[in-house]
Amino acid sequence: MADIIEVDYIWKNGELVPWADATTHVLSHSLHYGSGVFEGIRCYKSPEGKSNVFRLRDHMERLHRSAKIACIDLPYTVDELCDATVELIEANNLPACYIRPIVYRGYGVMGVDPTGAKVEVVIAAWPWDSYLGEDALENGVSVGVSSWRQRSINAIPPAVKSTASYMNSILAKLEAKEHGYAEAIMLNEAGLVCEGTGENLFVVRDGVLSTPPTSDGLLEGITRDSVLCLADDLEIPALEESLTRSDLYIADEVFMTGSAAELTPIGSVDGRAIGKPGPVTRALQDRFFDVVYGKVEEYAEWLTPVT
Ligand SMILES: CCC[C@H](NCc1c(COP(=O)(O)O)cnc(C)c1O)C(=O)O
Repeated sequence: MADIIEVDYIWKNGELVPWADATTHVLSHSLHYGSGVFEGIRCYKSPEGKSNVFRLRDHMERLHRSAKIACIDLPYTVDELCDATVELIEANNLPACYIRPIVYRGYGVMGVDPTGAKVEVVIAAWPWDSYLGEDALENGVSVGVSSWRQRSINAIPPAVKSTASYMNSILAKLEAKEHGYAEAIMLNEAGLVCEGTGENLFVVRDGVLSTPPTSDGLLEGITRDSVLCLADDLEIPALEESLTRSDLYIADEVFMTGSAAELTPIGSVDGRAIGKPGPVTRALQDRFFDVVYGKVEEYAEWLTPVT
């Protein structure tokens, strides 16, 4: 079932093209070998009608880091990509949307060596509500620990948000679905808790917030970083520390964070009940949405207004 709500334009290599014309050759290098990098970003419309892209610059800076690690020569600056995103949102009249920039190697070579393949740069945006289900933010979701381990940090570097990484996530996601879960949690090769298929992970125990360190092989999430800042604001003690599978089972609260998932509470792990979203999760959710809706002046720098 397609979950994409089509809009008028997509930004491709410097210009706005009609949605249906934003195509690519079937012999694009990235289609065959996963040699692309991408981002996921949200634009929020506040109840008062103000629209802002959340941490747009941070995402485009991470896109540049991913391209550097992947040896892809990204031909647009962070400023140009930010301006293109605002132009795209305004051209489509999308006050609230999910934004997907992708940089990929296109047509030109078919060997594994990508040298000579054209670099394509695309930014798409479309309306996309709750990623893990319509009442996921309110009531939480059930998750299972996957039999698939998150890729080793020496296999695909976790700092690169690459299309290739998501074969791992797809296998874990389909396995979770098969077992009746909304999402999977992946351990790393050492058996420590890493992250979801598209999210970072937090636990709360005795009022202390913990999240695994990036050295455990997870993507350095921008929402994860935001939550750590907000926890500091709210004087919630927070640690970046490795977690074991059983830490999930005995936690008072567990939630996942991501641009798509936002702050999604977890109600159970492998059938062990965690319970309803707790006070720390709720406080951070409330603060997060106050920030993205432009109600917290000290975080204005995280917001890029669109008209
Ligand atoms: C389909 C999901 C793609 C993408 N996932 C983002 C993501 C995150 C959270 O990172 P951030 O907070 O910077 O978004 C963590 N870990 C993984 C593997 C991710 O794919 C997203 O847009 O949330």
